[in-house]
Amino acid sequence: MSKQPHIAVSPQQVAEHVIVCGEPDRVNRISALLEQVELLADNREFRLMNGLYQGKLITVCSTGVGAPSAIIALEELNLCGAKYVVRVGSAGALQHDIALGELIVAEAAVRDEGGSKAYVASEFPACANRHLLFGIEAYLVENNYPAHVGLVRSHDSFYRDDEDSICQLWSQKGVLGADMETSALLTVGRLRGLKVASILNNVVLYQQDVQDGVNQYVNADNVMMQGELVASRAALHALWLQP
Ligand SMILES: O=P(O)(O)O[C@H]1O[C@H](CO)[C@@H](O)[C@H]1O
Ligand SMILES: O=c1cc[nH]c(=O)[nH]1
Repeated sequence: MSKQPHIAVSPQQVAEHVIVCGEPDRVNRISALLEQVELLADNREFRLMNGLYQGKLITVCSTGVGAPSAIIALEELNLCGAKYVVRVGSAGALQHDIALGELIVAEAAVRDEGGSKAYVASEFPACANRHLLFGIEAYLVENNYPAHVGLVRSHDSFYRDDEDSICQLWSQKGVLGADMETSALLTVGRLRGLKVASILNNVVLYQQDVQDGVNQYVNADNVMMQGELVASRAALHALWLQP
């Protein structure tokens, strides 16, 4: 099979074990934890690198912002032979007790984005793979990093006029945080037979201005960079445990 049109790699280049993230530069930071790193492609929002983690080949791929481009990446990674996919993302908290740089592990996600609904009605659940979840939690417990484990919500815009009331609603239902890709990856991944999980680094306090939060993260605020590093290590460990 020839090169995929968006991720710009061919099947022989992609590992069965994959980390995805929104931001292309995060691919470089995650790949810094790998050995023998190779840049595979850098096309649109999709940057892909390969490297070894304790001897296991890992592909790291950025997916851009939002469900549509994340789904394109996931579909093309699947066509290239990916089997296990962990998202290392960022999120905004929906609970007051989640500090900046603390991690949210998604057991399941509210499907408030349009991408996955193009595949299947929203009654279909968006659940993480339990083996990957086990691996993520095992790493965090062993290394003494407390995390918030539960529900997240994925959405298509945080600039809506009714954003505050939407966040309040899901917060009251116990949802921990919001991102834009987790539910699409869990849903489409499940439909395609992929094993998928998502671990999110909190970059916006609940009821903080989203622009301020994301800007601080972009400006490499230490606490949030530490959260990203721990999330990356937990994802690598979970992938490494899989066959
Ligand atoms: O940091 P990433 O992985 O891109 O995740 C979050 O950040 C972006 C919004 O700022 C969205 O993609 C959202 O899901
Ligand atoms: O509040 C936030 C921050 C990052 N990403 C989101 O989707 N929401």
